[in-house]
Amino acid sequence: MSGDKVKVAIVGSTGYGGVELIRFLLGHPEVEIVSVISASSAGSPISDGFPHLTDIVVQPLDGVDAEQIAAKADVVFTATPSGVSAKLVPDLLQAGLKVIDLSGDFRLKDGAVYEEWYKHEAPEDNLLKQAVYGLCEINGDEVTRSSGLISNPGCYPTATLLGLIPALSAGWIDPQSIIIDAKSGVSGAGRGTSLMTHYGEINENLKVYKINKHQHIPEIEQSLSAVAGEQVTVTFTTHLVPMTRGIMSTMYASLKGEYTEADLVELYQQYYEGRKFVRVREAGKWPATKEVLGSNYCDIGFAVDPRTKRVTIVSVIDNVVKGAAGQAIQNLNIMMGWDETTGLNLSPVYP
Ligand SMILES: NC(=O)C1=CN([C@@H]2O[C@H](COP(=O)(O)OP(=O)(O)OC[C@H]3O[C@@H](n4cnc5c(N)ncnc54)[C@H](OP(=O)(O)O)[C@@H]3O)[C@@H](O)[C@H]2O)C=CC1
Ligand SMILES: CC(=O)N[C@@H](CCC(=O)OP(=O)(O)O)C(=O)O
Repeated sequence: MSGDKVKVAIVGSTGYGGVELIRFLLGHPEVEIVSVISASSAGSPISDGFPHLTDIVVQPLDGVDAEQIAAKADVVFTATPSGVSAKLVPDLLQAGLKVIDLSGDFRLKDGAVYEEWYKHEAPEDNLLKQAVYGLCEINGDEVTRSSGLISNPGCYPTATLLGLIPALSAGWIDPQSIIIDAKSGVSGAGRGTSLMTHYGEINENLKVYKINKHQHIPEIEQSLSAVAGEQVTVTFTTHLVPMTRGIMSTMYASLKGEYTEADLVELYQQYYEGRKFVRVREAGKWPATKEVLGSNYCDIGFAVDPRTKRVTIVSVIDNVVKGAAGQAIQNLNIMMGWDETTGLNLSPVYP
């Protein structure tokens, strides 16, 4: 890498993940955005589709060409749909770029499992092996300067895994008892229009979707199994709620001892000590999505029911930030050896 600032490009800059990358990267002191890229609108200013970027991003959108991107940039974020990233990333790596991919294409280590859940042809095995799964607070130490391809975790898995892993790794919960009830705002589905997120369909409505079929199930199970040292299966149900941003993952598991809420708070505070972006609520207090809106925080709270000996863990994130663009920048920071919070120190937007 050369020059003072690291030069970054964004493929998929005209999507929700892409414009959020732009918002944070514009304020990042170590980074210069050298190319914003679109497959469908190359040559136009991004403000044509996103007037909020008028006079802020003035360079026209570039087309998708790996060699041209590599001629300008050191690192490229691919905020592109699953299936698209799988085809694009090999060329970007071949051109000598470091890649941080926001899609689900490189998160699963087993190509057959990917094909079963994503219904696309899997990327080559060597790329799946090479990709580092960048769930920063859990395995950020695997992200290094020599990482070529970082696979940014999914939005639901980020909220869910940050909520479950400390208790699972301490052996406090039964790995086979986990039920996850998750809810997302509509921006999780991207900018494309669909009946699912159409105003008349989602306003004043609550929808359950992809029961037992969600593509994040194998991603969650892959990480939980690695921590538990056994194959873990979960019940995972997703809901769409009439709000723009935010994920709440409410998780239930059987406790393996007489642990109290105060014990859990202490365990989680110790586990996440020094990690700014995970905030543990004191006993009896639970987070709400608005308390992390527009920020890279993940807030976690607990309730223990002594009658059922089950714990309820509530974890909230902003899906577009900690669930996508924010965590992708956190991964860039870790990869470059910068403080992981660089460029991400925005407080949540409230109200
Ligand atoms: N939204 C969210 O909360 C989260 C999203 N993700 C993942 O991040 C990725 C981006 O999501 P999101 O921004 O919401 O999606 P959007 O649908 O909002 O945007 C997708 C972008 O990909 C671009 N694109 C589509 N086809 C191609 C192609 N063939 N070549 C290059 N670019 C293409 C589109 O723009 P154009 O046509 O202009 O090129 C568009 O900018 C997805 O994989 C998604 O699953 C992950 C976690 C959370
Ligand atoms: C609300 C909503 O529709 N959310 C999307 C999140 C998908 C996503 O982010 O996709 P990958 O992580 O698989 O790339 C969904 O549930 O499919």
